[in-house]
Amino acid sequence: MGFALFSSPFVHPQLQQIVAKMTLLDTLLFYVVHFVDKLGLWHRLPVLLGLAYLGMRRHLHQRYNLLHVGSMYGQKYDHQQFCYRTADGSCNHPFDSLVGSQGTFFGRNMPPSNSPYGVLDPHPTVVATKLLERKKYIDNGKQFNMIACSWIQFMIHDWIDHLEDTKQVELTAPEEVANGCPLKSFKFFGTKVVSTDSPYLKTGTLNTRTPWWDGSVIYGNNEEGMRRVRAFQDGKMKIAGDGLLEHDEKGIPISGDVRNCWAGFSLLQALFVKEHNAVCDMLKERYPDLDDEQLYRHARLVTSAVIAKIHTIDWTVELLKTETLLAGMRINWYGFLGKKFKDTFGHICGPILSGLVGLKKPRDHGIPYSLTEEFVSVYRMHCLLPDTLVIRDLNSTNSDYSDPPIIEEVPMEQLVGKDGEKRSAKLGMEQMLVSMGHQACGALSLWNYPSWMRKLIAHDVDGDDRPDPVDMAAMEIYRDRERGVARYNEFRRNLLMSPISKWEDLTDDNEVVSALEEVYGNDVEKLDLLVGLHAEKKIKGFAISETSFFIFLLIASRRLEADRFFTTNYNSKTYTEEGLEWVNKTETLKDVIDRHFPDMTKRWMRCSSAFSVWDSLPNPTNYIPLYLRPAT
Ligand code: HEM
Repeated sequence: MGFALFSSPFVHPQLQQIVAKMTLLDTLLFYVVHFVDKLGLWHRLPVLLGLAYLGMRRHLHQRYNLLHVGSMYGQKYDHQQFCYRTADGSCNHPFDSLVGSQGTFFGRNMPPSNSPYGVLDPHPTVVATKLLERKKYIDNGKQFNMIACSWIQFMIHDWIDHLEDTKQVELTAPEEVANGCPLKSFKFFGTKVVSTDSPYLKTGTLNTRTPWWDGSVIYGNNEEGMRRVRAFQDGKMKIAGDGLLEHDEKGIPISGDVRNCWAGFSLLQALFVKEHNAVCDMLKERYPDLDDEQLYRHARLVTSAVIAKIHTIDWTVELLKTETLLAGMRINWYGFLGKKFKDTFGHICGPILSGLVGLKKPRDHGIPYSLTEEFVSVYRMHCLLPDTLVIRDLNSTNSDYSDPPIIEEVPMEQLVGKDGEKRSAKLGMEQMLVSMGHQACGALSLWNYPSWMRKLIAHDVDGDDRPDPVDMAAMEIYRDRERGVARYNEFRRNLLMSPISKWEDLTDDNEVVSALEEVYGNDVEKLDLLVGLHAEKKIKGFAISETSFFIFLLIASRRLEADRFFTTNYNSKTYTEEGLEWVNKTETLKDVIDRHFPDMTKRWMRCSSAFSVWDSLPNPTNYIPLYLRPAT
């Protein structure tokens, strides 16, 4: 039912169409949110008001930005029998065994684009050359380091990857940019489009990874993958003598996901295999009767929860460094009443007061869980990758913990795939971690897309090199268009945000405005999503755009609240008493590093989080209670 009463020139016509479908309460909430947006105010509000705004926005997105793709065909199953994370992600949804399993459809946050522009308009290589390719490396300052960059790839490889078609697409650079393109022409597999059997969205694309937060990046996405990585003794997983991953006869790492790996990414895989094995040791000591299978299952649950928790209250807090988001992310895990209250009384007060983790039942807001096409698009963050990795000398006698001497800079191309594995084996885990900790990663802005990725040898699913290189920057533009992801302005309207009407609404930078005009003329509707996200003025403290953030706001909560193992089964019966305690006492990545390298952070890290540049100052003590603070 619509409330035409509220339609007004104050709201863009496409937004009015969405509002027309809202209930009265949601219409009112929308107008509050929209009014605050018009004033550009929410991130400047004191913490409590900022949280109220985000709560209203998240509610609206849960109602109007979740679209199911495909039908549900799974079976009912016995929850008691499947009290563990299965190899392929099946048997997690309360009554459909297949939801969230490997090979299911990507969902959507909005309908496929109704844009009139073709997939080559403007040509992806023109966009890549004139707007994306790095001119001079721009870094993220002290906020985010190379561990943070590797971490998000580690998460992406837990959650999403599109199934490819067998048919190839060829992109040939038009003459106007051909000389500036490392590849004048290149081929790649199109995205596989599959019929959905649903009258609403007739086709969709498939996720080859399990979308749950189940650690599949180390455990694999199916039975075969899981068997490859397990040692089948005391629940443990395979790990080499030097603490890094084992490799097969071709030199490809043995891990849950090995596609497009690089040294920093496989380092995190190895660190969390160590974590898994340490959980197994602890469980075996406390519960000597558990067999290999039981130890493995409990340790997987615990390690996946540790990863999810670090992402929620450590990585994201550094990515969105404001007091409001610090409070918001902690509320997602512990609830408004905080850790002490939850530790003492348990989860007794519902999602807001006691957090999403430990809810009595999973919540999917009527739409079965999946990750979405739009979520993939906002995570296109290859600009985080630098040109070289700066290696530090940990043995130098005059080394100062705040700035260990640099011994070499290794080009990133040499750290990808098998070559990268050899390189990191020579350096070792400790030197890699400390070096990555001390290096800022790239900023998500225009003209910062790594040039070396414009002639990248990508990998097959099994980690083997493909024969021919691809231009990743151009391919990413093509991918969003090919998958029907809305362009920037349509995307914003669908997310209940105000669209831009001129380039100056997007950026204050005149050079950017001229470049946008050169590529898109005056047509702001044509602007590609990836370009818009990178050009957008950032909120103070945010390493990503506000537009991306609103997708995160919805999906970050959904990954926790829709999962049986973070809700109904987040209990000592499923995790064991000691397993839950392990998750509870681990708050940050620093805690995990300290467990496996007791002296490392003491000696080399000054800052508060392992995701900020390690020589930066720790967060200052703030005596004002968190909820009473101003926004930043
Ligand atoms: C050296 C490191 C990396 C390499 C070599 C690499 C390479 C690739 C390649 C070849 C693809 C497939 C492109 C396609 O066929 O469409 C891809 C997809 C993607 N990458 Fe990376 N990547 C790296 C790091 C990262 C990082 C740091 C992020 C940060 C979030 C990231 C996010 C993504 C996303 C979101 C996709 C799309 C997945 C999909 O289409 O389902 N990658 N990457």
